[in-house]
Amino acid sequence: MAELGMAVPSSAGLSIDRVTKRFGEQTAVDALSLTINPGEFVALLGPSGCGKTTMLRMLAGFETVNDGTIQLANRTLASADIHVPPEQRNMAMVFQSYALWPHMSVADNVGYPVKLRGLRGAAYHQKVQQALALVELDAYADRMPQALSGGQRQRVALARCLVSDPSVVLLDEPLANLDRHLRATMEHSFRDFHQRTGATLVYVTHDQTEAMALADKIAVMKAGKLVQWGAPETLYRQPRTAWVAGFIGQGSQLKVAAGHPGKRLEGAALMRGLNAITSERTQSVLVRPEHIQISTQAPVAHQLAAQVESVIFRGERYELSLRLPSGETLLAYHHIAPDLGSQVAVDLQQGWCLEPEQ
Ligand SMILES: Nc1ncnc2c1ncn2[C@@H]1O[C@H](COP(=O)(O)OP(=O)(O)OP(=O)(O)O)[C@@H](O)[C@H]1O
Repeated sequence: MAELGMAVPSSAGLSIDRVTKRFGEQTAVDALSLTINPGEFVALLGPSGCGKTTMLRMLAGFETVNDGTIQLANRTLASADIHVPPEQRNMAMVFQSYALWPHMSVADNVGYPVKLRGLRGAAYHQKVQQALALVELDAYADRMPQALSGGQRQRVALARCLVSDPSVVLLDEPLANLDRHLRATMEHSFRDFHQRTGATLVYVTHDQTEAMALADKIAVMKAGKLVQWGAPETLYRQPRTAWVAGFIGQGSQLKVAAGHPGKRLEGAALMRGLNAITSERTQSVLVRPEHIQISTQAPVAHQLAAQVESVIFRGERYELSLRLPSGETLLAYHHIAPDLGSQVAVDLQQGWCLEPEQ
């Protein structure tokens, strides 16, 4: 950023304190609290209808708040009595649809927000050129939006939001309209964009792999409520409930007679706990596929026997669905494809004990 001579946006932290939004009888966002540090890349993640977009729109100022407060670097932007309008929040929003003006060139699209503020001449052109350089589109300044790919259009939208040096950039499912290959490329662009600008980014998505790949921290939402808030690794390794475990990454949930919620269960205790009688197996444990070892030999004393129910080729490995003696299914990876219906020996190396759902 500095070598491009553009002012580093003074990224600011956001404090969301028990924010609630109701639409008639329905509570779209329910007493949600989050503290977002300056320069952090945060994803709001959850299934359709959980309130992510509503939360983002309240941050932007497109929706009012019924209860709670939103603060940007100690300035109150929204509460039950205060509503700072969007244009006074020093935030920029990037939409799923890019929202570029079709009759304006790339450079004119990017420069529009600063032209509105009265910037003209050399200073204007320099600002536009720098914003385009940040998203590596300097060579496309004179093109019309129709002559760009979806990924390039999204980068124009990013440059346009950057040009006004926002403290916070809000992104609403910005990759939803792109194909899988382009999404992967754009994930790199977003990470790069974040590193170069140091802006605070709040990114809405329902795609957990996208959130995991991009964000420093993820807020997992369900029915308007925050269910877990943490780094991607923490959510993956230590999901709080069965619902979060099912939403983030792959894995199997088994009932065991061992362990305590919020604690790791080591292999030996996990295997003993699985062998207990059904009525004693009350603790739900998440077992990730990378913590399962499969052998096509006959099981020895401490191992479980499982039947191979399905085998899917995933390129670098096979994904197996195994049926355990308890009737539960187990997702495992293996480097060769065992025969369907054959028996394999299973070793579980560790599990994570989940809290009961509230
Ligand atoms: N303007 C509105 N009027 C009435 N209800 C609304 C309004 N906006 C959102 N809602 C409702 O609030 C809930 C949350 O919607 P929101 O768009 O925030 O969810 P989302 O998590 O972003 O979903 P998606 O991923 O499908 O966009 C939904 O049940 C939705 O129908």
